[in-house]
Amino acid sequence: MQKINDVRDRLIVALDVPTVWDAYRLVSTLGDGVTFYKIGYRLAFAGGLDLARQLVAEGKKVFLDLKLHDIGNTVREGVESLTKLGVTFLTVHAYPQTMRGAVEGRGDSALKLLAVTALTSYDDGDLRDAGYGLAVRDLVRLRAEQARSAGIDGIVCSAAETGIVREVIGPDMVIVTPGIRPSGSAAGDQKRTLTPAEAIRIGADHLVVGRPIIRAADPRAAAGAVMDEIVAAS
Ligand SMILES: O=c1ccn([C@@H]2O[C@H](COP(=O)(O)O)[C@@H](O)[C@H]2O)c(=O)[nH]1
Repeated sequence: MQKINDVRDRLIVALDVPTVWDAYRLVSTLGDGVTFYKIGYRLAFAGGLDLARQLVAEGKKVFLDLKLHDIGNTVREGVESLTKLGVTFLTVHAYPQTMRGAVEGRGDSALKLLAVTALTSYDDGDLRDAGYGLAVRDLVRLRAEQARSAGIDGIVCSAAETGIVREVIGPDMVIVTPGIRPSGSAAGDQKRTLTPAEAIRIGADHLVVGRPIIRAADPRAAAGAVMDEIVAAS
């Protein structure tokens, strides 16, 4: 996969806001310093797909975080539709059938598929509660192996697992890490967190940051501080 040309693309700001209007206001506040945005459930279910198209038309990169998971045929058809949006990344859950369906749906389009291994709000106890017999690191490793075999383009995991994931997937697939917390910021529901500098030093390609930027009193300054950390650690 093409390597990152612009260091600004390493930061992906999660547009976890209720309306397209709020999203636009945030994008305009953040300005040219932020080039990559993530659209998740909240916004996707409130006009976010049109916004994705619009942001792409304005030269921004978009990560559509829909975490698709269904029977293979349905995933294939859904992904096929989403290839038309021009977004850069789309997430699916890292289940083998789901990933194979997604890869078929992506075809030879420019869309890059990311497999979500174990949500960063989960620890070993949460996985046990959900019926899994594996610790987080073991599940992440297994799913990274399966993603690679399925032909997926990248992995979503905590930055703390970057080392084991890179070992499994090799140099070409991307590693995208949510659960990033600048020192002093609240973890909220995230359980597997690293700071921006730690994540970059350990080898993460892209860092996803939501609340520490979008809920900051000055989001532009907060994004600038994360970017400074990224640049210094790169
Ligand atoms: O394992 C995952 C997968 C996706 N996310 C998403 O990333 C952002 C993180 O937001 P913060 O406010 O910085 O916690 C959010 O949109 C999640 O849906 C994740 O956190 N973990």
